[in-house]
Amino acid sequence: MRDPLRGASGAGEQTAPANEVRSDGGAMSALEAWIRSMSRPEPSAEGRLPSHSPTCAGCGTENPAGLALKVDATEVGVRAVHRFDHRQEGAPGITHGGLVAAAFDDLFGFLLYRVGELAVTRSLTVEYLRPVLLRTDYEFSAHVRDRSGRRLHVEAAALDADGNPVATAHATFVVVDVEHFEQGNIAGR
Ligand SMILES: CCCCCCCC(=O)SCCNC(=O)CCNC(=O)[C@H](O)C(C)(C)COP(=O)(O)OP(=O)(O)OC[C@H]1O[C@@H](n2cnc3c(N)ncnc32)[C@H](O)[C@@H]1OP(=O)(O)O
Repeated sequence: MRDPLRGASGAGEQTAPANEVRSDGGAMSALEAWIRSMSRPEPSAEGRLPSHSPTCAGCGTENPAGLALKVDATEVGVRAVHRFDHRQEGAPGITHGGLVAAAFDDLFGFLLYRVGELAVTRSLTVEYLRPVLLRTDYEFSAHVRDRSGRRLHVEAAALDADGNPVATAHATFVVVDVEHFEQGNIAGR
C-alpha cells in the first residue's frame, strides 16, 4: 500500500492533536492525523472497522445528527446492520431516500480501508426497490466490483430480515491525493 501522506504539503494553520507526533518528532496537523488514521485501520477482534472520524455523518459516534453506522469487515467487503430512526424520516414511518443514499455512500467509504488508498464519491446511484422502514433492521453490504485507473466501481445492497433487497446502489469513487483533503476547512474547529 502506498503512503497516502506522500506529497502532503502540511496544513500549517491547523491545530495538531496533542498526542500525535510524526516519526521525526514534529507535531502532526489535524489533517495528517486523520490521513494516518485512514491508512492504518485496525479492525477489532470481532472485525469492527474504525469510523472515518468521530464526527463523520455516516459513522461517527460524536455526531448527534449522524447515522452512526457500525461497519464490519467481511471476506469480500464490508457489512453493517442498521436501523434508521425518526431523525431520518421522510414520509411517515419511512426512511428518507437521501439518508438511505448516505448510508450506502458511507458504507462505500469503508471499502477504502480494503483498497488502501483514499478516494471520494464521484457518482452514486441508488435503486429504491421497497420502502425502507424506520425502526427496522436492514443488512447493508458492499464490495469493490472492479478498478479502472483511478476509478473504483463499488456495489452494495440492503436486505430486509427475509433477505429481500429493499435497495441497491453502485458508485464510482475516484482515488485522490492528500491535497484533495487540504481543501477541507478544518482549521476553525
Ligand atoms: C475518505 C473517507 C470518507 C468517505 C465518506 C463517504 C464518501 C464521501 O462522502 S466523499 C464526499 C463527496 N465527494 C466529493 O466531495 C468529491 C467531489 N469531486 C471532486 O473532488 C472531483 O470531481 C474528483 C476528485 C472526484 C475527480 O476530479 P479529478 O481529480 O479532476 O478527476 P477527473 O479527471 O474529473 O476524473 C478522474 C477519473 O474519473 C473518471 N470519471 C469522472 N467522472 C466519472 C463518472 N461520473 N463516472 C465514471 N468515471 C468518472 C474520469 O474519466 C477519470 O478517469 P481516468 O483517471 O481513468 O481517466
